[in-house]
Amino acid sequence: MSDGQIVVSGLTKHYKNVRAVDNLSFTVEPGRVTGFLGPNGAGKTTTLRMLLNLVKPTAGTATIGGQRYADLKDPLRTVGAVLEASSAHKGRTGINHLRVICGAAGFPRQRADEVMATVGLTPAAKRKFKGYSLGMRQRLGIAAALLGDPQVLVLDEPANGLDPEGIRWMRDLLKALAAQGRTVLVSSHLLSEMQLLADDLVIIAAGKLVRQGTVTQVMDSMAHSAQVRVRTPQVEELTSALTALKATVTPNGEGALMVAGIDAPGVGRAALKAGVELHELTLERPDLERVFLELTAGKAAIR
Ligand SMILES: Nc1ncnc2c1ncn2[C@@H]1O[C@H](COP(=O)(O)OP(=O)(O)OP(=O)(O)O)[C@@H](O)[C@H]1O
Repeated sequence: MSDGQIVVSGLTKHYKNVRAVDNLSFTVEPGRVTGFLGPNGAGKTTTLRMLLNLVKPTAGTATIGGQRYADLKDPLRTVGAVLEASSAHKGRTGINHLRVICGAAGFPRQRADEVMATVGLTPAAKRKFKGYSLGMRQRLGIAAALLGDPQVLVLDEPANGLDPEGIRWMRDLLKALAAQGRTVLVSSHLLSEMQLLADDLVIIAAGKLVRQGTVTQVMDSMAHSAQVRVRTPQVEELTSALTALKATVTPNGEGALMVAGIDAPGVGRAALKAGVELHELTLERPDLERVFLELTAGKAAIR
Protein backbone atom coordinates (compact mmCIF):
# COMPACT_ATOMS: atom_id res chain seq x y z
CA MET A 1 0.00 0.00 0.00
CA SER A 2 1.22 3.50 -0.75
CA ASP A 3 2.30 5.80 2.05
CA GLY A 4 -0.70 7.15 3.92
CA GLN A 5 1.03 9.52 6.31
CA ILE A 6 -1.10 12.47 7.40
CA VAL A 7 0.73 15.74 8.01
CA VAL A 8 -1.07 18.66 9.62
CA SER A 9 1.00 21.81 9.52
CA GLY A 10 0.12 25.18 11.04
CA LEU A 11 -3.55 24.37 10.50
CA THR A 12 -5.82 27.20 11.62
CA LYS A 13 -9.53 27.89 11.44
CA HIS A 14 -11.01 31.09 12.81
CA TYR A 15 -14.74 31.62 12.96
CA LYS A 16 -16.05 35.06 13.83
CA ASN A 17 -15.50 34.79 17.56
CA VAL A 18 -13.73 31.48 17.94
CA ARG A 19 -10.28 30.16 17.12
CA ALA A 20 -11.62 26.66 16.53
CA VAL A 21 -8.19 25.39 15.42
CA ASP A 22 -5.11 27.44 16.19
CA ASN A 23 -1.78 26.79 14.43
CA LEU A 24 -2.04 23.03 14.90
CA SER A 25 0.74 20.71 13.69
CA PHE A 26 1.05 16.94 14.07
CA THR A 27 1.69 13.78 12.03
CA VAL A 28 -0.19 10.50 11.83
CA GLU A 29 1.66 7.38 10.74
CA PRO A 30 0.47 4.43 8.64
CA GLY A 31 0.19 1.03 10.32
CA ARG A 32 -0.92 2.56 13.60
CA VAL A 33 -4.10 3.68 15.30
CA THR A 34 -3.79 7.33 16.28
CA GLY A 35 -6.18 8.69 18.90
CA PHE A 36 -7.12 12.33 18.34
CA LEU A 37 -8.18 13.38 21.78
CA GLY A 38 -9.66 16.51 23.26
CA PRO A 39 -12.66 17.69 25.29
CA ASN A 40 -15.87 18.84 23.60
CA GLY A 41 -15.26 21.91 21.50
CA ALA A 42 -11.47 21.35 21.34
CA GLY A 43 -11.48 21.54 17.54
CA LYS A 44 -11.31 17.84 16.60
CA THR A 45 -14.21 17.83 14.15
CA THR A 46 -13.08 21.09 12.55
CA THR A 47 -9.58 19.64 12.06
CA LEU A 48 -10.92 16.43 10.50
CA ARG A 49 -13.23 18.43 8.24
CA MET A 50 -10.31 20.55 7.03
CA LEU A 51 -8.31 17.37 6.38
CA LEU A 52 -11.19 16.12 4.22
CA ASN A 53 -11.64 19.42 2.37
CA LEU A 54 -15.09 20.02 3.90
CA VAL A 55 -14.00 23.22 5.66
CA LYS A 56 -11.54 25.72 4.22
CA PRO A 57 -8.60 26.49 6.56
CA THR A 58 -7.89 30.08 7.54
CA ALA A 59 -4.20 29.11 7.31
CA GLY A 60 -1.96 26.06 7.17
CA THR A 61 -2.22 22.73 5.40
CA ALA A 62 -3.28 19.15 5.94
CA THR A 63 -1.98 16.49 3.58
CA ILE A 64 -2.51 12.77 3.06
CA GLY A 65 0.44 10.95 1.51
CA GLY A 66 1.89 14.37 0.66
CA GLN A 67 -1.20 15.69 -1.12
CA ARG A 68 -4.09 17.85 -0.03
CA TYR A 69 -7.41 15.99 -0.15
CA ALA A 70 -8.58 18.22 -2.99
CA ASP A 71 -5.57 17.13 -5.07
CA LEU A 72 -5.93 13.37 -4.50
CA LYS A 73 -6.36 11.50 -7.77
CA ASP A 74 -8.79 8.98 -6.34
CA PRO A 75 -9.98 10.32 -2.96
CA LEU A 76 -12.62 7.63 -2.29
CA ARG A 77 -10.06 4.85 -2.72
CA THR A 78 -7.50 6.76 -0.65
CA VAL A 79 -9.48 7.96 2.38
CA GLY A 80 -12.56 6.51 4.06
CA ALA A 81 -14.27 8.80 6.56
CA VAL A 82 -16.98 8.38 9.18
CA LEU A 83 -17.83 11.83 10.39
CA GLU A 84 -21.08 11.42 12.29
CA ALA A 85 -23.61 8.69 13.05
CA SER A 86 -24.27 7.42 9.57
CA SER A 87 -27.36 8.67 7.84
CA ALA A 88 -29.07 6.92 4.98
CA HIS A 89 -32.38 6.93 3.19
CA LYS A 90 -34.71 5.67 5.97
CA GLY A 91 -36.68 3.24 3.82
CA ARG A 92 -33.62 1.73 2.14
CA THR A 93 -32.05 -1.49 3.38
CA GLY A 94 -28.49 -1.40 4.69
CA ILE A 95 -27.14 -3.38 1.75
CA ASN A 96 -28.94 -1.19 -0.77
CA HIS A 97 -27.51 1.93 0.87
CA LEU A 98 -24.02 0.52 0.24
CA ARG A 99 -24.89 -0.60 -3.31
CA VAL A 100 -26.05 2.92 -4.16
CA ILE A 101 -22.67 4.26 -3.02
CA CYS A 102 -20.88 1.55 -5.03
CA GLY A 103 -22.84 2.59 -8.11
CA ALA A 104 -22.08 6.29 -7.68
CA ALA A 105 -18.39 5.76 -6.90
CA GLY A 106 -17.73 3.06 -9.48
CA PHE A 107 -16.87 0.34 -6.95
CA PRO A 108 -17.70 -3.29 -7.81
CA ARG A 109 -21.17 -4.20 -6.49
CA GLN A 110 -19.91 -7.13 -4.43
CA ARG A 111 -17.87 -4.73 -2.28
CA ALA A 112 -21.18 -3.92 -0.55
CA ASP A 113 -21.53 -7.55 0.58
CA GLU A 114 -17.86 -7.80 1.55
CA VAL A 115 -17.86 -4.73 3.79
CA MET A 116 -21.23 -5.71 5.27
CA ALA A 117 -19.53 -8.93 6.41
CA THR A 118 -16.47 -7.04 7.66
CA VAL A 119 -18.62 -4.99 10.04
CA GLY A 120 -20.75 -7.98 11.09
CA LEU A 121 -24.00 -6.65 9.62
CA THR A 122 -24.71 -9.44 7.13
CA PRO A 123 -27.65 -10.80 9.17
CA ALA A 124 -29.25 -7.31 9.12
CA ALA A 125 -28.27 -6.47 5.52
CA LYS A 126 -31.82 -6.66 4.21
CA ARG A 127 -33.40 -4.76 7.07
CA LYS A 128 -34.46 -1.17 6.54
CA PHE A 129 -32.13 1.55 7.81
CA LYS A 130 -34.88 3.11 9.94
CA GLY A 131 -34.92 -0.06 12.05
CA TYR A 132 -31.16 0.04 12.71
CA SER A 133 -29.94 0.75 16.24
CA LEU A 134 -27.35 3.48 16.76
CA GLY A 135 -24.65 0.79 16.98
CA MET A 136 -25.79 -0.71 13.67
CA ARG A 137 -25.78 2.74 12.06
CA GLN A 138 -22.21 3.25 13.26
CA ARG A 139 -21.26 -0.10 11.73
CA LEU A 140 -22.95 0.82 8.45
CA GLY A 141 -21.04 4.13 8.42
CA ILE A 142 -17.76 2.24 8.80
CA ALA A 143 -18.83 -0.22 6.11
CA ALA A 144 -19.44 2.70 3.72
CA ALA A 145 -16.01 4.14 4.56
CA LEU A 146 -14.39 0.79 3.75
CA LEU A 147 -16.03 0.38 0.33
CA GLY A 148 -13.09 1.89 -1.57
CA ASP A 149 -10.56 -0.25 0.37
CA PRO A 150 -8.86 2.98 1.46
CA GLN A 151 -5.31 3.33 2.77
CA VAL A 152 -6.45 5.94 5.29
CA LEU A 153 -9.41 5.86 7.67
CA VAL A 154 -10.68 8.91 9.51
CA LEU A 155 -13.38 8.42 12.16
CA ASP A 156 -14.97 11.14 14.29
CA GLU A 157 -16.07 9.77 17.69
CA PRO A 158 -17.00 6.32 16.30
CA ALA A 159 -17.58 4.86 19.76
CA ASN A 160 -20.36 7.34 20.58
CA GLY A 161 -23.56 5.46 21.28
CA LEU A 162 -21.95 2.02 21.26
CA ASP A 163 -22.40 -0.41 24.13
CA PRO A 164 -19.32 -2.07 25.69
CA GLU A 165 -19.56 -5.04 23.30
CA GLY A 166 -19.80 -2.65 20.34
CA ILE A 167 -16.82 -0.67 21.59
CA ARG A 168 -14.75 -3.86 21.90
CA TRP A 169 -15.75 -4.86 18.38
CA MET A 170 -14.77 -1.41 17.05
CA ARG A 171 -11.42 -1.57 18.83
CA ASP A 172 -10.60 -4.98 17.31
CA LEU A 173 -11.66 -3.86 13.81
CA LEU A 174 -9.63 -0.63 13.88
CA LYS A 175 -6.56 -2.42 15.23
CA ALA A 176 -6.88 -5.06 12.50
CA LEU A 177 -7.16 -2.35 9.82
CA ALA A 178 -4.02 -0.65 11.16
CA ALA A 179 -2.21 -4.01 11.26
CA GLN A 180 -2.87 -4.25 7.50
CA GLY A 181 -0.72 -1.11 7.13
CA ARG A 182 -3.54 1.44 7.00
CA THR A 183 -3.49 4.80 8.69
CA VAL A 184 -6.28 4.99 11.26
CA LEU A 185 -7.10 8.37 12.79
CA VAL A 186 -9.90 8.27 15.33
CA SER A 187 -11.19 11.12 17.47
CA SER A 188 -12.55 10.82 20.99
CA HIS A 189 -13.03 12.83 24.15
CA LEU A 190 -12.31 9.81 26.39
CA LEU A 191 -8.73 9.07 27.34
CA SER A 192 -9.65 5.68 28.84
CA GLU A 193 -11.07 4.54 25.51
CA MET A 194 -7.97 5.69 23.61
CA GLN A 195 -5.60 4.02 26.10
CA LEU A 196 -7.04 0.67 25.00
CA LEU A 197 -7.31 1.42 21.30
CA ALA A 198 -4.55 3.73 20.16
CA ASP A 199 -0.85 3.29 19.49
CA ASP A 200 -0.24 7.03 19.26
CA LEU A 201 -2.03 10.02 20.75
CA VAL A 202 -2.52 13.59 19.61
CA ILE A 203 -4.14 15.64 22.38
CA ILE A 204 -5.60 19.06 21.66
CA ALA A 205 -7.42 21.66 23.72
CA ALA A 206 -8.83 25.00 22.60
CA GLY A 207 -7.58 24.28 19.08
CA LYS A 208 -3.96 23.86 20.17
CA LEU A 209 -1.66 20.85 20.51
CA VAL A 210 -1.21 19.76 24.12
CA ARG A 211 0.67 16.45 23.73
CA GLN A 212 1.75 14.12 20.91
CA GLY A 213 3.55 10.78 21.09
CA THR A 214 3.05 7.09 21.65
CA VAL A 215 0.46 6.22 24.27
CA THR A 216 3.28 5.23 26.65
CA GLN A 217 5.17 8.49 26.10
CA VAL A 218 2.07 10.60 26.64
CA MET A 219 1.02 8.61 29.72
CA ASP A 220 4.53 8.89 31.19
CA SER A 221 4.53 12.63 30.59
CA MET A 222 1.21 12.86 32.41
CA ALA A 223 2.23 10.49 35.22
CA HIS A 224 4.96 12.77 36.55
CA SER A 225 2.41 13.83 39.13
CA ALA A 226 2.61 10.34 40.75
CA GLN A 227 2.87 10.54 44.52
CA VAL A 228 4.05 8.19 47.23
CA ARG A 229 1.77 7.55 50.19
CA VAL A 230 3.68 6.81 53.35
CA ARG A 231 2.74 6.17 56.98
CA THR A 232 5.14 6.55 59.86
CA PRO A 233 4.94 7.23 63.59
CA GLN A 234 7.93 9.64 63.08
CA VAL A 235 6.26 12.27 60.89
CA GLU A 236 8.62 15.12 61.70
CA GLU A 237 11.84 13.18 61.15
CA LEU A 238 10.64 11.77 57.83
CA THR A 239 9.32 15.13 56.65
CA SER A 240 12.62 16.84 57.27
CA ALA A 241 14.59 13.98 55.65
CA LEU A 242 12.41 14.21 52.52
CA THR A 243 12.28 17.99 52.26
CA ALA A 244 16.08 17.97 52.44
CA LEU A 245 15.89 15.96 49.20
CA LYS A 246 13.61 18.65 47.67
CA ALA A 247 10.50 16.45 47.90
CA THR A 248 7.15 17.98 48.82
CA VAL A 249 5.39 16.41 51.79
CA THR A 250 1.69 16.97 52.49
CA PRO A 251 -0.45 15.24 55.16
CA ASN A 252 -3.44 13.61 53.46
CA GLY A 253 -5.73 14.17 56.46
CA GLU A 254 -6.05 10.43 57.11
CA GLY A 255 -2.83 9.92 59.01
CA ALA A 256 -0.63 9.40 55.95
CA LEU A 257 1.81 11.69 54.15
CA MET A 258 1.67 12.29 50.39
CA VAL A 259 5.15 12.75 48.94
CA ALA A 260 5.79 14.27 45.51
CA GLY A 261 9.05 14.80 43.64
CA ILE A 262 10.73 11.54 44.69
CA ASP A 263 9.99 7.90 43.80
CA ALA A 264 8.98 5.15 46.25
CA PRO A 265 12.49 3.58 46.55
CA GLY A 266 13.83 7.09 47.21
CA VAL A 267 11.40 7.54 50.09
CA GLY A 268 12.35 4.11 51.48
CA ARG A 269 16.07 4.90 51.30
CA ALA A 270 15.61 8.31 52.93
CA ALA A 271 13.62 6.68 55.76
CA LEU A 272 16.28 4.00 56.30
CA LYS A 273 19.07 6.58 56.37
CA ALA A 274 17.17 8.72 58.88
CA GLY A 275 16.33 5.69 61.03
CA VAL A 276 12.61 6.26 60.51
CA GLU A 277 10.14 3.39 60.89
CA LEU A 278 7.67 3.00 57.97
CA HIS A 279 4.22 1.42 58.22
CA GLU A 280 3.20 1.95 54.60
CA LEU A 281 4.93 2.85 51.35
CA THR A 282 2.65 2.95 48.30
CA LEU A 283 3.00 4.50 44.86
CA GLU A 284 -0.23 6.34 44.04
CA ARG A 285 -0.60 6.47 40.31
CA PRO A 286 -2.52 9.52 39.18
CA ASP A 287 -5.96 9.08 37.73
CA LEU A 288 -4.98 9.75 34.10
CA GLU A 289 -8.46 10.84 33.14
CA ARG A 290 -8.22 13.52 35.83
CA VAL A 291 -4.76 14.59 34.62
CA PHE A 292 -6.12 14.76 31.08
CA LEU A 293 -8.99 16.95 32.25
CA GLU A 294 -6.60 19.23 34.10
CA LEU A 295 -4.31 19.41 31.07
CA THR A 296 -7.11 20.40 28.75
CA ALA A 297 -9.65 22.20 30.96
CA GLY A 298 -7.34 25.10 31.80
CA LYS A 299 -6.87 25.75 28.11
CA ALA A 300 -10.55 25.55 27.26
CA ALA A 301 -11.27 28.32 29.77
CA ILE A 302 -9.07 30.75 27.79
CA ARG A 303 -11.50 30.89 24.88
N1 LIG B 1 -19.40 26.53 11.60
C1 LIG B 1 -19.01 27.04 12.77
N2 LIG B 1 -19.25 28.35 13.07
C2 LIG B 1 -18.84 28.88 14.24
N3 LIG B 1 -18.17 28.19 15.19
C3 LIG B 1 -17.89 26.90 14.96
C4 LIG B 1 -18.30 26.26 13.74
N4 LIG B 1 -17.88 24.96 13.78
C5 LIG B 1 -17.27 24.80 14.98
N5 LIG B 1 -17.28 25.96 15.68
C6 LIG B 1 -16.68 26.17 17.02
O1 LIG B 1 -15.34 25.75 16.96
C7 LIG B 1 -14.96 25.10 18.18
C8 LIG B 1 -14.43 23.71 17.86
O2 LIG B 1 -15.51 22.88 17.47
P1 LIG B 1 -15.32 21.37 17.01
O3 LIG B 1 -16.67 20.84 16.67
O4 LIG B 1 -14.25 21.29 15.99
O5 LIG B 1 -14.79 20.68 18.35
P2 LIG B 1 -14.74 19.15 18.73
O6 LIG B 1 -13.42 18.95 19.43
O7 LIG B 1 -15.00 18.31 17.56
O8 LIG B 1 -15.89 19.03 19.79
P3 LIG B 1 -17.04 17.91 19.98
O9 LIG B 1 -16.37 16.79 20.71
O10 LIG B 1 -18.02 18.65 20.86
O11 LIG B 1 -17.56 17.58 18.62
C9 LIG B 1 -16.18 25.13 19.07
O12 LIG B 1 -16.06 26.24 19.93
C10 LIG B 1 -17.32 25.30 18.09
O13 LIG B 1 -18.40 25.97 18.71
